[in-house]
Amino acid sequence: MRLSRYFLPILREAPKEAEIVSHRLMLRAAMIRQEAAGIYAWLPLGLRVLNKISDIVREEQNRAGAIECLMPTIQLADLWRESGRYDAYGAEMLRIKDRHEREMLYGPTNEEMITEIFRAGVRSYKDLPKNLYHIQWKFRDERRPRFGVMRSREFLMKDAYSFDLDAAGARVSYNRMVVAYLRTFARLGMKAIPMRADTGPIGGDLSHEFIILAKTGESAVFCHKDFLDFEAPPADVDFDDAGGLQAIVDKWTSLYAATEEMHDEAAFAAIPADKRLTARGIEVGHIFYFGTKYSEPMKAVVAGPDGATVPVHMGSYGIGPSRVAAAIIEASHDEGGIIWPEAVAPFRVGLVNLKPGDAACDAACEDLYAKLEAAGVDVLYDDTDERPGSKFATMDLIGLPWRLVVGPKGLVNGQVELKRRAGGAAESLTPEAALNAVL
Ligand SMILES: Nc1ncnc2c1ncn2[C@@H]1O[C@H](COS(=O)(=O)NC(=O)[C@@H](N)CS)[C@@H](O)[C@H]1O
Repeated sequence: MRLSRYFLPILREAPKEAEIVSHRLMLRAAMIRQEAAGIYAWLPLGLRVLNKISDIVREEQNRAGAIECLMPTIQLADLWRESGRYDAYGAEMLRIKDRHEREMLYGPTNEEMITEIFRAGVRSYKDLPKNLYHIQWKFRDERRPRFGVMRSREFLMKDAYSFDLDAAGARVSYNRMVVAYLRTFARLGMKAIPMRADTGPIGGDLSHEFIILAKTGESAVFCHKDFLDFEAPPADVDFDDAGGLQAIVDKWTSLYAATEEMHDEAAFAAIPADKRLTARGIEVGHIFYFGTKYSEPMKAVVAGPDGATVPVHMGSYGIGPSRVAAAIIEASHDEGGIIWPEAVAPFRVGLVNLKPGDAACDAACEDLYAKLEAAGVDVLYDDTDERPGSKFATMDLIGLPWRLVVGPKGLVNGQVELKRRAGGAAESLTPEAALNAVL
């Protein structure tokens, strides 16, 4: 992509209302723009990151056997009356009326709707287990949306829903999602720790939040330090091996880890002092088992092995890709700006022409640009006539993994300059060597 043709309205200063670093940097790097309180437009650079995060979430849901669908954002109020949550959900629900005065709502979550879809499509226990998910925008009329997209009113969520014959089967589905989440956050370059959590308006009696540690996290968290050395399960983990899955979950839930709401000071004190970690955390995922809470009132039943109809046992599993984009920045930035993990960077290479109009620089840049594009490497080519200092500041701000600089002096010696954003000094090398380093 040539920067001269892109849309990247960088801000030199962050608006004063931006209190946390990710909010400041996302605004300044032209990733998002606020359109109303808690409601954001995702500008081109931010959307590339959001899509990369969503693609990784999708790949790991699919690997775990979940099946993607797409439910609407607008739902009928009557559907929520069936579960009894329409009134209970409270002021966070955006209630609307259509032209026929029909009561509708902008979905904050989809337990009722997926249960309705399931009950219309499944009859027998032989069709179980099932896990259906989608990646869809949600609306929650938070009283105090703040911190940019970290706690916004409209936000993107992957929400998956599992259906099993009984609690034992539902536990296996729950464990599949724990393993999928551990893999997902590891691929996103984050260290996420599952912590026993409160179930809140979703309900049920088994729930874990996936928390990443970050200095500006909204909540205080308490956990055993050994978690920091745990490796995520491998890509070839067997999602049909219930015993193996349980062993992984046992390992990841055996050590102490609790959010503020669930913290047990005595249990924490029982951990050796040098192994106690108190930190701030950001909730990037939240999973729940809630049995027949929705299937009972909504009559989502299947014929069991003995022929009797039974309500299915369900769980729901959420990740917030829009919050994850901010959380990654909280965990990975420096004074110059964002430092994207390679897996989610909007572009892999920032190609900087120090002297557009200089024949040698233009030719070298065009050659490098063409070769990188041909190799399938996402390149943002700064071909503008901004001053060099401004070009370097922009590349540091938007946090691309590699910066490749072409200048007249270097070219005289057949050299270009390559610098990895995540630390490391700039090095001079031939264009060929630079290409090989970033491929
Ligand atoms: N206001 C918000 N802004 C940004 N992300 C949010 C917001 N509220 C929730 N999320 C994200 O969505 C995830 C799931 O939200 S949740 O309420 O915990 N769970 C559910 O809604 C369940 N239906 C899971 S499918 C959270 O872990 C968080 O990553």
